[in-house]
Amino acid sequence: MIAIEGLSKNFTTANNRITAVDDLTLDIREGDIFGVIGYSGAGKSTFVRLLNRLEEPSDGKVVIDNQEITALNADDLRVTRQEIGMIFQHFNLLWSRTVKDNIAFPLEIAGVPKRERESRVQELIDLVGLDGREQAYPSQLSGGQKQRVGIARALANKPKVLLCDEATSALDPETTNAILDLLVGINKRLGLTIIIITHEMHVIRKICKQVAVMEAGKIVEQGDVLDVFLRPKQQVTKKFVEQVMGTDDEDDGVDDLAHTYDRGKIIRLHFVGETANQALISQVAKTFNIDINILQGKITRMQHGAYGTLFVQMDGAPDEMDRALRYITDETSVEVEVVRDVE
Ligand SMILES: Nc1ncnc2c1ncn2[C@@H]1O[C@H](COP(=O)(O)OP(=O)(O)OP(=O)(O)O)[C@@H](O)[C@H]1O
Repeated sequence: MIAIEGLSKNFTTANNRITAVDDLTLDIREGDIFGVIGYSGAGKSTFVRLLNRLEEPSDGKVVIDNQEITALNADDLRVTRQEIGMIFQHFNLLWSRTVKDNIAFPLEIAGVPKRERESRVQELIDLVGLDGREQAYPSQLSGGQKQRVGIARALANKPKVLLCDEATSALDPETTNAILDLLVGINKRLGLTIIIITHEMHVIRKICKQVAVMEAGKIVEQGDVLDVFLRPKQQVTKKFVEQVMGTDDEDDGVDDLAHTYDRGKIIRLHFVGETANQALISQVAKTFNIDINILQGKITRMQHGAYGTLFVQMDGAPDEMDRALRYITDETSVEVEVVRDVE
């Protein structure tokens, strides 16, 4: 759906030359919610603005839905931009226009007749949950409501792609979650491809399927969100995973707990995906003649399943414990690691 090849952007200032985006190559599938995460200055905003040519690339190619964006002349670009919606951290609304007129604005530019415009605006107001606020001005809205207007406006011309540049960074956690839920709903309902730029791993965890990690203009790690959470390779990725999961140092407490047991095995269970942790523990304890004590755990829910680690102490006859471990390894998606074996 989106093919990015060798994309670069250099900025030249009075005494400096900065490569904000450095030779990026990336494919994004149709209908995905794709996250790009990085710290401030990594080049995320520049990258996303290159996709609709709000920034002109220094080099490289962007193809969206078989159309080479980077090859379009100004007139064609104006038309094609209607297929690429965008929302911003600070909403970028027109302050002198009402909610309704903000949403109608891109339709006016596209030359949509008045009657059609009005019914489309009403549809969009319903879609983003702004019923009753049509005549309000942006200054009379909460942050979450302003972003809802931003989303409705971005969707006005029925784009194929929605670009979100730190769209929830100015919002409190509760409003962030509501806006992220709205984006997931829109993705499901309209099949829209969404690209999200953020510095918050929580955002990636909650709604993305795929993630790319950016550092110094490059993508340093990329993959399925669950895989990246489970096996972060780069230091920068580990730091982002820690935002959600805490640090490994926090696992040290397990040693103290484990030492209170002088028998059995201490086991680390990695949950990746579908398996519901509670159900698995009780099922294993019922099926096999063993005891399981939960020592410590961190499980987080993601868009596509649960992810996390649970430390347990298992006790029973050695061959029964082996059978239970083999069952977990062979029959579930949970990964098993024996941390300590007290014979
Ligand atoms: N118009 C510009 N002129 C000169 N340098 C720029 C320009 N825009 C961005 N840069 C530089 O490019 C680099 C990447 O900036 P960019 O805004 O893309 O990063 P970011 O990851 O989005 O960070 P932030 O979230 O802080 O905006 C930075 O070093 C920035 O100073």
